[in-house]
Amino acid sequence: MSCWAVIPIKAAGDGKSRLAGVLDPAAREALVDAMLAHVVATALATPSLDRVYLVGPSRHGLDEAITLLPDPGAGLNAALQAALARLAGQAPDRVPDRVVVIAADLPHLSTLDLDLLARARDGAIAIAPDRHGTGTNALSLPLPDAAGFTFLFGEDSFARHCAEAERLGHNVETILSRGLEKDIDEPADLADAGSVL
Ligand SMILES: Nc1nc2c(ncn2[C@@H]2O[C@H](COP(=O)(O)OP(=O)(O)OP(=O)(O)O)[C@@H](O)[C@H]2O)c(=O)[nH]1
Ligand SMILES: O=C(O)[C@H](O)COP(=O)(O)O
Repeated sequence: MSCWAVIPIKAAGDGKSRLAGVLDPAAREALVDAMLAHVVATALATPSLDRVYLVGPSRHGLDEAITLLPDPGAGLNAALQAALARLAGQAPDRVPDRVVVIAADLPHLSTLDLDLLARARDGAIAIAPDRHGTGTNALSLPLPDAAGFTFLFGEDSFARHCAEAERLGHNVETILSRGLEKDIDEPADLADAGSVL
């Protein structure tokens, strides 16, 4: 069983724009980098994840050992679609059994959370909602069967990702955990960011 992680990250300076009213650009970038470093380190420390990829325009100073997959520059869904096509489109013996997509803004993420995603039930698409139950903070896609999954980040993405999984004929496994729910989007969420700062 092989499982690869894919972590999308915006260009330096572009992330967390919804926090612009409460954090200056340097503080926002420091927060983005600290959360990314935490998510990458957690993925690297998860035994059930064999490889860790970043998807974005730059590696934010992270080690070159982490492969950067290109971002076409047309938003999160297009960036993830390109990454999935690339990983699922390799020679059949090189395609992993699962790809796990993880948001880079999860300061409480643990290796146990990532293990739940990597070890999702056979054939199921696992989806981790945000604290409101409306957004999506992580997805686990079985390959090659879910290679045609369409990413639908944006409003109501949790419900839309569940519908997309069902459209493809997969069971949905909902993963609920503090580490996967607590992304940092709005000023009110900052109370949950202290652990990485
Ligand atoms: N590569 C890539 N990553 C993205 C893109 N848009 C969002 N992301 C990443 O996707 C994850 C979830 O995004 P959001 O929670 O919306 O974070 P954000 O875009 O930094 O926040 P806002 O600017 O406030 O919307 C974060 O890890 C972002 O860096 C994109 O166009 N390309
Ligand atoms: O689809 C979503 O969940 C959001 O558009 C992107 O994630 P966010 O909740 O981290 O902004």
